[in-house]
Amino acid sequence: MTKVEYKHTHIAAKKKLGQNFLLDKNIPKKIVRESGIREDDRVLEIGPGFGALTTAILETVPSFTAVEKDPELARFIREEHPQIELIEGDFLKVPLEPLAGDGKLAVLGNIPYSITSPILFRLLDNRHLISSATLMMQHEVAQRIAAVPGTKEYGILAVQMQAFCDVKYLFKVGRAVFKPRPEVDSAVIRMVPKAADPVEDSEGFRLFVRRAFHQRRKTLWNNLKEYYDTSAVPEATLKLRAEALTVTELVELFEMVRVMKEDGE
Ligand SMILES: C[S@@+](CC[C@H](N)C(=O)[O-])C[C@H]1O[C@@H](n2cnc3c(N)ncnc32)[C@H](O)[C@@H]1O
Repeated sequence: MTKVEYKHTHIAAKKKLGQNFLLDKNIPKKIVRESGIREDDRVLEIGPGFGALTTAILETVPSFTAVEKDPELARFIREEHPQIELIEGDFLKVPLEPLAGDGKLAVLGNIPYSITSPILFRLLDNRHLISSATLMMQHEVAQRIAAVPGTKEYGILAVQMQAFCDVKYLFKVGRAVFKPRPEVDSAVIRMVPKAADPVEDSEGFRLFVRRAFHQRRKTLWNNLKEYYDTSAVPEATLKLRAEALTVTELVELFEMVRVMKEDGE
């Protein structure tokens, strides 16, 4: 276990909490700049740790909320940055509505690898409460979120996120700037929920996308025929694989099919 010491606190970094602390001072500044946050934004930071990003956010926003699961680090942040509302708890469980109030949250974080997907889907599910999310995560996941059709990275994650948010891959961060040093590189992306959802039935669309990509090598016809009446879809489209269609084309396809079977995948 790697011991990490900072100011008056030293902890043994916990792998299961994804504790890889940022050592560099310029990267947090760059993240804040790229996030586009302004002084009066309602900011929520996920996992402040020893406050690398927190300190940079404070240069723009005088006070904000942060959620930290590790009690030792929560205490550290409370002592170090008393102007912050520190919630000691699990981001996946903290109610977001009271934090957003009558506004929206600008979310920032260098998020733990182990719960990247649950965090992303929680943000997606609460997109009506979010103005933007600027997150550092495993490079490979960032690539999958921002992927374009026809690449091996393009799949369920890209379509789900890009259908509901404008996604921008910002920059890569090498593993050497963290302690303990992770086994993978990181990257920062920014997501801004679209003003309106492209589909009315977002749950139905989510299921449709999972089914369309279920077996990547198979055609749309083969992946979808069991669940949907596709008689309104041009035959040439059904012969393609899901990975060949843009997000907009997948939305259009979803609007064309009719559900035959609700349950069971
Ligand atoms: C990758 S570290 C980043 C720490 C710091 N922001 C930095 O950039 O150096 C992730 C942080 O998230 C915290 N964390 C892990 N799981 C969490 C959860 N479910 N809710 C809130 N914080 C969590 C960890 O304790 C750790 O401080």
